[in-house]
Amino acid sequence: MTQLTVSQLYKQFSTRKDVTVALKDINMHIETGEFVSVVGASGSGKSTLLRLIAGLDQATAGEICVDGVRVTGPGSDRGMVFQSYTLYPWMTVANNVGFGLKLQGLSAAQRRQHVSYYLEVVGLSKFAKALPKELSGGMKQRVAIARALACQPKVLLLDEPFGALDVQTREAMQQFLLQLWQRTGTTILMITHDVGEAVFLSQRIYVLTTQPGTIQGELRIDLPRDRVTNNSDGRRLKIKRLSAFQNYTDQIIELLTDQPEAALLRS
Ligand SMILES: Nc1ncnc2c1ncn2[C@@H]1O[C@H](COP(=O)(O)OP(=O)(O)OP(=O)(O)O)[C@@H](O)[C@H]1O
Repeated sequence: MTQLTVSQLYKQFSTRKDVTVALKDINMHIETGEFVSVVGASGSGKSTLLRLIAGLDQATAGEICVDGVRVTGPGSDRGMVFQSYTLYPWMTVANNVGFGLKLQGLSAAQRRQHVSYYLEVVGLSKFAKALPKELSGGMKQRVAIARALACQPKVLLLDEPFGALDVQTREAMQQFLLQLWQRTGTTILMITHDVGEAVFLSQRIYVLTTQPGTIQGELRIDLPRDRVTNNSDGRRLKIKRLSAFQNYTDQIIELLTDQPEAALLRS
């Protein structure tokens, strides 16, 4: 079943001096339970697209629907995680995760139940009473993901969620997100400039061109679900070292080659 549709989306920004067409002719669909990424160079309109889907900004033309209902503003059917940490520094981890639930009007007992479940899902039950400053960057992003999931959104929107993390933590968080998606079955739309990250995590990838951001291509990623496999001599091999993985990243880089930033995208 299609959960999210984006139809003929067009967005321009007008300033006193000029007009920037950030997005043009964007048509997308995401099925229930699917993990889809949007990849593009800097300035291709990735953040703009996600902000429109989140309802944080209005499109100039076109339509976005979640389960057939037109998006007109923010809503609890869409959970959002940003690149930079957006936790409330004065609130404990548990209160951060439960914040949206309070707004939804859940009782204290219901909130406690949801919070403890989602802290367990992200592996941070022991840190319920900690303050964000006591956590590492990766842990903070896990709290942000738990907070978004706790409201049980239909679609989880991730805006470069690991962009601020060092390489090792980023890899660990990719593994974590993959397992979380497999466990919860949440529909996920992620934007990233990291082609390898998109191939590793996604079932399908949309590639955006730069200025205006248009869809240059769409690629279905058919790699083993557990993202590890056996090579010919029987050793377990991380999916990122498979030739099929490399072929997918090469195809995406090729779709991006007309753009000057393309060389920077290979990771
Ligand atoms: N509020 C705004 N006012 C004017 N122009 C904007 C605004 N927001 C975005 N733009 C322009 O729209 C285009 C797309 O920007 P956007 O931030 O969506 O790209 P992006 O792909 O997310 O880039 P990055 O990867 O660098 O974050 C850029 O040319 C940008 O300058």
